[in-house]
Order: sequence, then C-alpha cells, then structure tokens
Amino acid sequence: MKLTVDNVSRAFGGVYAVRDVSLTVPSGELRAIIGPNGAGKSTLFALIGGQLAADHGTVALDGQPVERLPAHRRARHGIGVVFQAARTFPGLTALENVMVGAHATTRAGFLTAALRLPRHHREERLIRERALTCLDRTGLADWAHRPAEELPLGQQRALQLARALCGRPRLLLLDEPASGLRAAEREHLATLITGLRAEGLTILLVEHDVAFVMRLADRVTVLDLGRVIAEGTPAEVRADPRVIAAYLGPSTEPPTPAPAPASAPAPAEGAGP
Ligand SMILES: Nc1ncnc2c1ncn2[C@@H]1O[C@H](COP(=O)(O)OP(=O)(O)OP(=O)(O)O)[C@@H](O)[C@H]1O
Repeated sequence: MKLTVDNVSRAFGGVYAVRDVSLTVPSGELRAIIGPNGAGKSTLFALIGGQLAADHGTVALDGQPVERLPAHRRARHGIGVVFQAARTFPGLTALENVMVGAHATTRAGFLTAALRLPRHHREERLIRERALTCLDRTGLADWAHRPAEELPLGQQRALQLARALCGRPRLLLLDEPASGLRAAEREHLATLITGLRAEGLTILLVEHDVAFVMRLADRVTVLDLGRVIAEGTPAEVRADPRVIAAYLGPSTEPPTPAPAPASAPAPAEGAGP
C-alpha cells in the first residue's frame, strides 16, 4: 500500500513537533525514519496511524485521504502500528492479546459477537488460527497460553508485532521495535522484517540502532526538529553532511572497506593499543 504524507504539521503548546513533513512511500518499500531524540519521529507515526490529528496536511493510503479518520478506521484501511512502549492487555493470554489485533478487521461486528451468533464463532475460530500463526512467526508459539504480563520484555515487544500482523496490515508502522532486545532477538526481528517486506508489505521503521536500520531499509528519511532534512538510500543518507552534523556524527558509521582520502583527518577514537 502506498503512503503519501503531504505537508503535515502538528504543534504542542505552540512548538512544532512535526512541521510541513511530506513523504511518499511506494507500495512494498521499507522506509526507515531516523533522527535525534525529539526530532518528531513518534509524532509523525501517530499522525499517520491516527492516534494524533494533524493541525494541517494530508495523509493518503493508495491515494485515499485518511487524515480525518480516527485510528481504528485507519486500521481498517490496513495500517498496523507497533508502539514504542510495550502495551499488553494484562489478564489475557498472549494468544488472546494477539486475537484482539484481528478484531479491527473482522466482518462480525460487536452485536454479532455480543449475541454469540454462529457467524461470530466461525470468525473467532479463524482469528484464533491466524493469531497462532502470527505467534509462531514472531517466535512466541510456546508462550501462547501464558498470561501476557509474564512475558519478558523482548517477548512483549514481539507480541505487539504479532498483534499488529494479526490485523493483516498493508502498511506497518514499527516504532523502535529493536530497542531492549538481545542480539539473538534482534536478528530474529531483522529476519522477520525482511520476510514481511519480501511479501510486499509497506513498512515504516523508526529505530535508533542505525546499523540495524541501514541494513534493512530501502530508503531512509531523516527528521530533525520536526522537519525532513534528508532522504535517500542508506548510503546517500550516511554520506549526507547535514545528517552527519545533526544525527550520525562522523564516527557512528559501521566499519566499511571504503578507502580513506589521504588528507582526511583520522578520528583519534580507538587509536590506542
Ligand atoms: N503529547 C505531547 N505533548 C507535548 N509535547 C509533545 C507531545 N508529544 C511529543 N511532544 C514533543 O514533540 C517533540 C517531538 O517528539 P517525538 O516523541 O515525536 O520525537 P521522537 O523523534 O520520536 O523522539 P525519541 O527518539 O526520543 O522517541 C518533542 O519535543 C516532544 O517533547
């Protein structure tokens, strides 16, 4: 699903968190959004997902404007969101938590469910199967029947992703999905994201782990102080002087075999034995 954000702004108390941001993400692209703390990344996600309303500007999915719709209506249009903070529904099992994610997209309405009509039972069975598949994909099959609040942090984050996937999104917003994960969990997540992208899902990824982002993203948009300061392929963005000044700094780049120009001043860091 193609995402078009056009001139979107949102201020809090007179201060812009996001200002005149435009971006187009073609269907099937994995776009990373990076930038320093407070750059407006999470706010931009909320403006796309509908958790926040924009002061002005438009958001369109496959050309259809959605900026006036609340979050649950945007979810029906195919937006899935994984928030930065792990939010599970305590008292429900992991499986039940994931099943909640599918209800946004089911045909059976509240009344059907409340009256427990046969159609409701059919849908519940299908949702349960779908939820189990999503748990399996996110490495949580063994946790399905455990209370969600008993899951360790890494698994709670995976649970959020499973829940979003269970809603069958066509645009997935991932806000710092790798934070707090251990190396093996990170690798599993990277493989999963790559797989989802290969299936044609459009993905927006906010992540502070630059190495993680750069190896996954097709293109990268860089925000600073609420504005887009650069956009391009990972290599273009890494080499952009404005991005280096605002965010990356000269030495965060993972080691690459690029030849250093003879006149380049070598950073002193790590020069010792
Ligand atoms: N609900 C809110 N009320 C007031 N100010 C807010 C609110 N949400 C965000 N802001 C402000 O908007 C700016 C952008 O915040 P945002 O969380 O979008 O940045 P971010 O790039 O996601 O930061 P981080 O990387 O730290 O998560 C910040 O100055 C923040 O303090």
